Amino acid sequence: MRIDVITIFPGYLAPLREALLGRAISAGLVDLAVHDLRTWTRDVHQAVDDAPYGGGPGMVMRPQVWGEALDAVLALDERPARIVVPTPAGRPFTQATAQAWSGDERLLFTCGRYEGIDQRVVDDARRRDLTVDEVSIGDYVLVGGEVAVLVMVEAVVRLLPGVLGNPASAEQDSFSDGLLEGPAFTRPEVWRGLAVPDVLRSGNHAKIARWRRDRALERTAERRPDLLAALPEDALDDADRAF
Ligand SMILES: COC(=O)c1ccnc(N)c1
Repeated sequence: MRIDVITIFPGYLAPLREALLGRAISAGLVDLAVHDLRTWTRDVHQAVDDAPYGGGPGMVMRPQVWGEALDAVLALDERPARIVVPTPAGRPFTQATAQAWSGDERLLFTCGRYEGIDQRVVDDARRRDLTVDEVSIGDYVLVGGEVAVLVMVEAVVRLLPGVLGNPASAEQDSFSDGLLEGPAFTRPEVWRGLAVPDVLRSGNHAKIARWRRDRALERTAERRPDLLAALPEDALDDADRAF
C-alpha cells in the first residue's frame, strides 16, 4: 500500500515512522510519502488560507494551492488513490472503514487546518471521478487533520497482511465481531490481592470461549448498547441470548 499525506506540518506525521508502522515501512509493506502543502504556493508569503466568503471566524484553505498539490501528488503514482479528507463534518471512521481501506492500493490524506479546505477542491476531484471520502474520527473538533491521519493510518496499516505478528489479534479485535473486547489478564495469578478469573486458568477452551463472549456481551451492553442493537439478527446464538 502507498500512503501519501499532504500537510503544512510534515513533522506531525513523524510518529508514522516509529515502531510497528515503521517496521511495516521498512518491510516494504507500506510506502509512505509526506508532502508539504507550501511546496505548491506561488506567493512570497506561501499563503495557504484566506478569509471565508460570507464572513465568520477563522480562515479557509485556498483551492488553488490544494488543487495543484493534489494533482501533483496523484501524478506521482499510477495506482488509483482513495483521497481521504479528515473533517469533523465527515462520515464516521470505524473499524469497518479501516477494514475496507486495508484492501486499497493507495490512500492520499489531505490535512486541512483552520476552518477546512475550500469545498470546491473536493467537488473538483469528485467530478473527475476520483474517490473522495470525507471522514470524522469522532464527535469533537481538532486543530488540524494530522492527528486524525495518525489514527486512521494506524487502524488501517495494522490490518495489512504481515504487519501484526499474530494475524489472529486483528480478527479478535474489539468491533471485529461487532462487540467490545472483554477484560484481559496476564501473570501473576494474584496481584495486590486480585486474582485472575479461575476459568482462564482452567484449560477448558470451550468454557474460556464462553466466558470471554459473555464478558464481551456484558461490556458492550453496558458501554455501547448501540452496537448491540446494530448487530445482525443471526449474530447472537441461543447461548448469547441466554446471557
Ligand atoms: C481539522 O480536522 C478535525 O478537526 C477533525 C478531523 C477528523 N475527525 C474529527 N473528529 C475532527
